[in-house]
Order: sequence, then C-alpha cells, then structure tokens
Amino acid sequence: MAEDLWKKEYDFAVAVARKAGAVIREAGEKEIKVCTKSSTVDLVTKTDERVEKIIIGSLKEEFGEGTHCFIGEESVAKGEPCILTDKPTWIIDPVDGTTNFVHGFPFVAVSIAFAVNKELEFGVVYSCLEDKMYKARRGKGAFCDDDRITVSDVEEIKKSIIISEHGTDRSPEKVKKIFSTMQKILCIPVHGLRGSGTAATNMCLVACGAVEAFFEIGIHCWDIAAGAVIVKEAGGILLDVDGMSIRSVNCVAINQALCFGETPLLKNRLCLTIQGGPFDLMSRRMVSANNKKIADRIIKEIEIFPAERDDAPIQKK
Ligand SMILES: O=P(O)(O)O[C@H]1[C@H](O)[C@@H](O)[C@H](O)[C@H](O)[C@@H]1O
Ligand SMILES: [Mg+2]
Repeated sequence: MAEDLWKKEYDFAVAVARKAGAVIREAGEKEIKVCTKSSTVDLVTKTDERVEKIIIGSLKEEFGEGTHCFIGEESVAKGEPCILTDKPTWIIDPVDGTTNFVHGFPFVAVSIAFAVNKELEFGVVYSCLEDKMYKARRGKGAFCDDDRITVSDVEEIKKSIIISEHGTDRSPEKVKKIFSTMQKILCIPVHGLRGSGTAATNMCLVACGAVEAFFEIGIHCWDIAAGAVIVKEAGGILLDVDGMSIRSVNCVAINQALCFGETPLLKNRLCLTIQGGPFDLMSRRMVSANNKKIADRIIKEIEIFPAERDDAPIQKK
C-alpha cells in the first residue's frame, strides 16, 4: 500500500541502529586509528569502521546489494563515491561524535537515512549512550522513542538557545570566522550557545524543542541526512546558509553609478533581508531551526567560508 511505502526499510533501520548502538556502548576499542591532516583534527577509531560494516552488511543482506546504494562515512573515507542518485540510497554515519566516543563525552549517535529519487524518505538517529531513538518518516511526524516531538514555538531570537560546532578544520582563518559568528550570535544576545559534539544529536535537540536552531559549515551528508527528516517532520525548517549573496547594499553608490544622484529616499544604506537558500544535502552548510524567523536571523550573522561539496568530483592524483 502506498502509505506504507518504505515501512519495511524504516523498521529495519530502527532495529539496525539499535544493534549498532549496543556495539558502540560495549566497544572497548576507542583507540584513535586516524587523526589528522595538518590542518584538521578528525578522529576515526576501529569501532567506526566495525559499526559501519555491521550496518551496511545487515542492510545488504536484507535488501540486496544490486538495488540499493550506500553512502557511509568510513566507506567514503576509503574512496567510495559520495553521489546521490535516484536509486534507493542509505546514508550512514556509524558513529556521529567520534571525538565524544573516544573521550567518554556522553553524546554519540548512529545516524541512518534513506533517500529515493534524491528525496529523503526517513531518518533514524539513535543517541546510544542516552538510549534515545529519534526517528521520522516523510509526512508521518517525528518521534523520540514512542513520543511525538515538535520544535519549539519561540519566535524571538533573544529568547533562544542556539547550537553550533567548531568542526574538524583547524586552519586559523576558518576558526576565526567560526568564532566570530558565534560571538555575534551570542551577543544578539541569545539565552545561550551550546554544542553536543554530534550534528545528528544537535538536530534532534532542535526537533524536540530543547534548542531553537543548529547550524554548521563543514558537516557532511551522513551527519545531517537523518536529522534533516526528523527536524522537518517535527515542524522545523532546513536551509542552506547562503541563499542570497546581496548582504547589504550601499544605495548611494548604486545611485551614483546609475547617474540618479543621491535621492533622500535611497541615501541610507539598504540592508536587504538575508535569507537562506534551499537546503542542499551535499553542500556541507546547513541551518536547521524551529522556524524561518529564527533561521534567517542566524543566517544574517554567519560568516561563510568555503567547504568542498560532498559530491565534488574526486581529484585525480
Ligand atoms: O566525524 P563525526 O562523525 O564524529 O561527526 C562530526 C559532527 O557531527 C560535527 O557536528 C562536528 O562538528 C565534527 O565535524 C564531527 O567530526
Ligand atoms: Mg558524523
């Protein structure tokens, strides 16, 4: 029946996420296997790889290798393609919050999403140390365990808590922009800034109304795909951080350039409303929020820096 389309896959994803979470909870193997290029600190452990193998192995066994595609964080790290096609595609982060996992900081999530015709059909985020199963199917609402969840109804940015992360890139110019953005948002002022260390969990915190928004530049599709469905189904909004390039325009300069002179009406600096662009899973830039007003207010403060798309062609060596 049409309304139960992908139900089997969804139920299976919930079960696999629970199984993967148990493996993470019980894992003794927290040793860092890969850490860093010179300007990044991006931890990977054997558990990340093991859990991804378990998840993809189970999915292949259940649904067959030929018809379904897989984008997994560790597989992509080993050179598998990261391209979303129209085929049914699983998007997997086996351990979201690997740094937390290594240090015993209590937010670690398994994130599994499923897309068909490039549209996300469902998302499952299992916050495995808290034992909370966040899940949502397109058009069917969002849940934490058996409870329906909805975003917060706060509309005033000054009454909000905002989450962001500093990511893995440690190049000074990027870190400067990230902290400058955080400073500007903090000083709006908002009630607080937070960060759990996992994008997937951060999005679930938006979805259940604990915070008003989460934004980050530099995340990957596997960090946010499942959370995107959950936020949307909880009544929230997803945007790219950069939809409109006109940030502020000096009308005097424009008028002079067009030989209109300086009319009093256009004498002042005109700040156009800055809006986010449409959410793009592969763009590595995202704002998730309870509503558009909060999202747009945050986007106004974000200092954008380049992040190569997840689906960018792989450079030939
Ligand atoms: O690499 P994992 O899967 O742990 O995920 C990332 C987080 O999800 C980001 O929010 C966070 O900012 C970091 O980029 C972190 O690496
Ligand atoms: Mg991740």
